[in-house]
Amino acid sequence: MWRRAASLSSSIFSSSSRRALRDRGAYSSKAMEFSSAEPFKGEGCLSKEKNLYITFVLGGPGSGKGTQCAKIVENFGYTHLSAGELLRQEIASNSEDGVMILDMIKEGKIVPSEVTVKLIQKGMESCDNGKFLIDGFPRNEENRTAFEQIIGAEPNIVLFFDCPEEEMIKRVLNRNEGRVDDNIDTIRKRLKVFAASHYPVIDYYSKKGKLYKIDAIGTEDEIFERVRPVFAACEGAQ
Ligand SMILES: Nc1ncnc2c1ncn2[C@@H]1O[C@H](COP(=O)(O)OP(=O)(O)OP(=O)(O)O)[C@@H](O)[C@H]1O
Ligand SMILES: Nc1ccn([C@H]2C[C@H](O)[C@@H](COP(=O)(O)O)O2)c(=O)n1
Ligand SMILES: [Mg+2]
Repeated sequence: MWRRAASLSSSIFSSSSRRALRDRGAYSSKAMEFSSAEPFKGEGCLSKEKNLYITFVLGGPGSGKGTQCAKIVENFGYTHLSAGELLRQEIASNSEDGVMILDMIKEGKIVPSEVTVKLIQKGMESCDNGKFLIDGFPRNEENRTAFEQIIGAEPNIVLFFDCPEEEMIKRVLNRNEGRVDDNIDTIRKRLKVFAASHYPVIDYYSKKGKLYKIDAIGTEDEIFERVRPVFAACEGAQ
């Protein structure tokens, strides 16, 4: 189990980095205050006393989370843990929870938080790199509080890819990866669940000054140029 950060009061961003980001409009005015993001020491990967930097990556289905995470990994060396992908691997491994998870995913519902957080925990513990992108999580307040309770940590920063529904539907229907939930009926259910549950999470991190809202319309490269300064500022400050 990880210890909580002893202190979350000092910013990992220098004031010049903050100014640069603000000037480039990488985040909304509501989310403009920078947060504290001091790394904390873990236990597990923890016994190695490593610093952890946790980024939650939020956005609706098809908003481009996975696509942008791949670019962040490539450019900044983070470890990508997609909650949805961990759940799909659990289905594929025929585990005890596999059938329940498959039923919930087909219905566009959120899997009980304890199941998802335990998978994320396993992913974090099996990794030498302490810089994590946790994609598609937390989907709701229950997810958020379960992570805090089980992992004993908070994210340093939170990215939110803001994308209109019609664009998300178009992208998901064109994705063609054979996912059981990439059909119009399930997409509509996922969008409903997203609309009903994401706002409290976004609002929570916005109030804590941890939220970076990214306009998710444009080419993949254009969007990455909005994401890049957030991570470049982190790197500069480490
Ligand atoms: N900026 C973009 N413009 C057009 N298509 C995009 C863009 N970004 C990603 N895509 C495509 O849209 C589809 C959905 O993207 P991606 O899988 O990254 O979304 P996601 O947010 O991870 O979705 P989910 O929550 O369903 O996993 C993919 O086929 C991807 O190639
Ligand atoms: N925190 C999460 C993340 C994902 N799921 C389930 C429900 C989603 O529709 C599905 C696919 O996730 P995606 O790959 O789109 O991020 O996985 C969940 O229950 N809880
Ligand atoms: Mg994805």
